[in-house]
Amino acid sequence: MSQRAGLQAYFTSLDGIPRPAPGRHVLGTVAFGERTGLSLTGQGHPELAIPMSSPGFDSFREVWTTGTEPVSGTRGNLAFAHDGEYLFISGALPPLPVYRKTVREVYEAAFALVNELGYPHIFRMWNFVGDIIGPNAEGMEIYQDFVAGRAEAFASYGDGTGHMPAATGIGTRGEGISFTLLACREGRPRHVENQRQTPAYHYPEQYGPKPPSFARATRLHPAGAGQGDGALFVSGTASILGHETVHRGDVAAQTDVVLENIAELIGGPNLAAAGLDGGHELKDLRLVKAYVRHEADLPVVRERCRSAFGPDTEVMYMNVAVCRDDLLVEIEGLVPGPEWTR
Ligand SMILES: C=C(O[C@@H]1C=C(C(=O)O)C=C[C@H]1O)C(=O)O
Repeated sequence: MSQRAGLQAYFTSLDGIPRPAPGRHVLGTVAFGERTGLSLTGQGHPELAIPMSSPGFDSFREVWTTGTEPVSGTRGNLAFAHDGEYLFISGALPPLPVYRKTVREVYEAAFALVNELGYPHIFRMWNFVGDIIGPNAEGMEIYQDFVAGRAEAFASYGDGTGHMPAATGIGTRGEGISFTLLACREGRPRHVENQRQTPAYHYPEQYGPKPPSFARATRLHPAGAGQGDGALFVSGTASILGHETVHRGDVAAQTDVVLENIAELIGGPNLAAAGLDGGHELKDLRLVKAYVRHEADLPVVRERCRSAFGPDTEVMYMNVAVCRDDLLVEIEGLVPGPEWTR
């Protein structure tokens, strides 16, 4: 089977329309700006717009491309595109007094679409949660409310923790909840945990009625590739050791722990513990997003990211809340696979 030109992504300006390299086709985009919305663009691909940008921080578009012309569509709260190997789905919910039931219904609809279209392997999710640490109408933290509904949807999708993809669950500067997921047909995701952290799906009940449904990372073995190929998607990572927040109130120390956590996660010994070959360093990361809780903390976080990542690592900074009130910074990214060129 010829190696299908794989999935790739890049960051670009919000101005104008995405212009991928020759032979590449836009599968879907996420606009990290001031707008909120979900639609098929004039170019025919789904775009999720989320209010994430603010003065002094970044605004940008994340563009996912493939080597095959995709087919797109909408269904209820969902917009999607697929190319025969990769599927991009985005969904959006309006602000609600309580989210659990509607989150379960919309995520179940997304998982049903994953299976109906024939792309059963979800390998990365992003969950954008407005007012993430604020209270819902019943006084429960909105993140915990969201997590409970998502966990119930995941119960119908997979066989439990073996199917938890890498994910990010992060605040926005607006309201409502939206998400993007990436899934594949023939590729094989391998989910990875971090030996420094309790798997999120095993968090104790002190963090909420249901534990979060995600893995610390997912390596995607593209169809037809050998062992060790494929991108490594790194979940949003915070200053958590075991299941506890460390260095409350100290953004410098929290940033150091975040970077240490990611370095451990993507390193050879931790990947080997998951039965995977290879190993990477922080300088190998690309498409990094850094979420900074307090505006004044940006210089400290930026200085540490510049020191830790390589000159080829693009880092976008956003001033949004993280999923716990005592977390001051969170970082995500990916290590491209060999098929990633642009
Ligand atoms: C920071 C953490 O969780 C955050 C929330 C996630 C989610 O709920 O999908 C995924 C990764 C992070 O963005 C953590 O629990 O370590």
